[in-house]
Amino acid sequence: MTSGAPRVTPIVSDSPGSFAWGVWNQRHPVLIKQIRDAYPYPPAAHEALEALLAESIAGDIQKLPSDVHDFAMWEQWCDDQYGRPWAQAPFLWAESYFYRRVLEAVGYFRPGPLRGVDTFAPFKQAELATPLVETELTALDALAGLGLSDQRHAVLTASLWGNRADLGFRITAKGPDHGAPEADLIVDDSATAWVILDDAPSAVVHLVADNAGRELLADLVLIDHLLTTGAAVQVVLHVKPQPYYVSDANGSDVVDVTRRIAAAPGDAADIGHRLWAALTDGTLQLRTHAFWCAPLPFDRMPTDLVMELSKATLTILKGDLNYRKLVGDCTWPATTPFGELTSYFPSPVAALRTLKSDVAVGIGLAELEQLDASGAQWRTDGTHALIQVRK
Ligand SMILES: O=P(O)(O)OC[C@@]1(O)O[C@H](CO)[C@@H](O)[C@@H]1O
Repeated sequence: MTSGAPRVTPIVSDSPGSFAWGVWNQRHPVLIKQIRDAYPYPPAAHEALEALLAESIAGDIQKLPSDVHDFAMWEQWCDDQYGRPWAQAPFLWAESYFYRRVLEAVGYFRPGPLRGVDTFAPFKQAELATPLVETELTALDALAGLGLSDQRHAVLTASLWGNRADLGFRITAKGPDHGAPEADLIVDDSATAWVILDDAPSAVVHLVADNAGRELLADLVLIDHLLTTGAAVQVVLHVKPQPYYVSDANGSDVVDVTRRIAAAPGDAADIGHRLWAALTDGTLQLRTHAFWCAPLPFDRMPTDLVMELSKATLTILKGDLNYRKLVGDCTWPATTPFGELTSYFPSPVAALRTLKSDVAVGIGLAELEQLDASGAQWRTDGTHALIQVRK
């Protein structure tokens, strides 16, 4: 290596007090308790969850049982991590594997009455039932009265800040989970995103979803806006194939949230019914892929997904984890150009992300110095956000 160049390494979790360390040592003990309380699991599941927690905090990474349906896939994805201490494995790899092991502990894929029952559904359902959802749905009545550029701003920023409502993050987050006065958009490339869409005669947008509940609600409103204004002729919505990172959206969440929007009074009902019709006629297509739960960055996307996304006029990636997978979960200097790190991505790409982990790139030096001097935990506390676009 040439002298003087900063050494960029994958983020790991072995440094007490670091954000990643806190996820294992502070967030996960609470999460495991919440999972144990969420369903009347049999004793073996409780024991397996506690054993997983202990292993992941102080032990070495054990393999999945060899009879699981995705064993071979994990052999391909394992990147030589089995047998290493969890804390020394890349944070990105270890967290995804942890969620797969949670599903194993509760028997999600095993024959039995709770087979296929979403481990995190009670949390997602509770969030959809909060009064905030009512308020957000009522606020949609004001949308139609706005001019196009104000509508665009409203739907895009709602989708962006909806990402604060992630339920894994809320376990240890201190601030409010909705529009906060201290909220700050560090980079706003949204104009570029609209130019990409306006310049395309028949734009097809792919949106890679993050969380269910209020974030997905805002994403669906954005999708309806794209379709009704003609900014896109088709939207493809990608969701996770299985429970993941607590509140990540899967197919049934899309149905639940669309129903919730359609059941609301006022303009929300029209949006909900339009979304339902779009899902039915294929204007809005719902897709999933095993790779969305892989412990790998997107530059290792399989060919079929590359082919699919290469047809997109624009791919919108939602949330913190998709951002980590997009740019690589590494100790990049925050001034590293976003376009440089995402040049491999098969289509123009827009990342809409509130900052909830250490990775940040594409930030101007002056802005960065100001943020660092503020003394705030701006990289991890969810108060700041990025809209970054690469044409
Ligand atoms: O992708 P999301 O839902 O925006 O965020 C996922 C997240 O809560 O999980 C990780 C820690 O567990 C962090 O990267 C991030 O805060």
